Amino acid sequence: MTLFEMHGVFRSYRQGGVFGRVRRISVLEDAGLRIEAGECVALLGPTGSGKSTLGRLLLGIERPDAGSIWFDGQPLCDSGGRVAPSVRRAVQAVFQDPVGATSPRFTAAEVVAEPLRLPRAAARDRVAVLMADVGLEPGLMDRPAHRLSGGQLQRLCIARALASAPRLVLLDEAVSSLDVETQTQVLDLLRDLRRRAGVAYLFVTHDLRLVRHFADRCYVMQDRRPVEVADPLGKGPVPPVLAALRAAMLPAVPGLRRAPVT
Ligand SMILES: Nc1ncnc2c1ncn2[C@@H]1O[C@H](COP(=O)(O)OP(=O)(O)OP(=O)(O)O)[C@@H](O)[C@H]1O
Repeated sequence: MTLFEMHGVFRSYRQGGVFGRVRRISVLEDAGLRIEAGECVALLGPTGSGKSTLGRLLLGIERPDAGSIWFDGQPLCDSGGRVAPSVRRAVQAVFQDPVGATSPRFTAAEVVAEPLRLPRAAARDRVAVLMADVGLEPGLMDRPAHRLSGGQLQRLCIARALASAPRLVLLDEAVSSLDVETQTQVLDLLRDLRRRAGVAYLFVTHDLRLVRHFADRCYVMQDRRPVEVADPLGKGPVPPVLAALRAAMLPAVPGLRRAPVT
């Protein structure tokens, strides 16, 4: 079943002004993308290619200039541009910077409880379950969130995203700021949550290596639109942007000139 789809989407931004000439830059042109229920779809592309813009459209934070966006068979936004509260709960996001995404005034438990509309005692029980689900001990509940490690804080952001039982989670460079070991742990955790809860992901990344291990399907941003590629590290012709990303990959083992394409 198709959970999310966009068709013929255009998005541009006004740039310049004050002292410079005002112009519009076109970021997405005739963009289309589809995510099935429970599927993990990767979106690859170099910096500035429009990945986060597409993510904001998926969350309904921004609206397209033209085109249509659908969630669960219904338009994502109503005619007034509003996202229904039930859809808002069903589509969540985890971003690259967990420190920026959490208030320094909140304890770990308060961060996770934020989207829960429950009385305090019930919320605390639910938070304990959500924290356990992402591998955080109950002893961390009352610790100021900013005194957690980077990996713990990102797990906390995942627990908060899962608090409203979402059906689709945007992972916008969600593991990019983590060291390799923590990255693997968090990806394993996300894979496990997907298996248990049937959550779908849009996994936005620069990192080609992670895509093969984590995603079912992959799109790459080429000429202001996502283009689906069968196997981003496979043999055969690939879009030029993907060829450039592959050429820029660091060798897996220092001393090798290129990461082997297997
Ligand atoms: N609110 C905005 N106003 C003006 N320009 C914007 C705005 N948001 C994004 N842009 C521009 O749109 C283009 C695409 O940005 P976007 O953040 O979507 O790319 P990206 O692929 O996510 O990049 P990165 O990987 O660096 O995060 C960039 O040129 C950016 O400067």
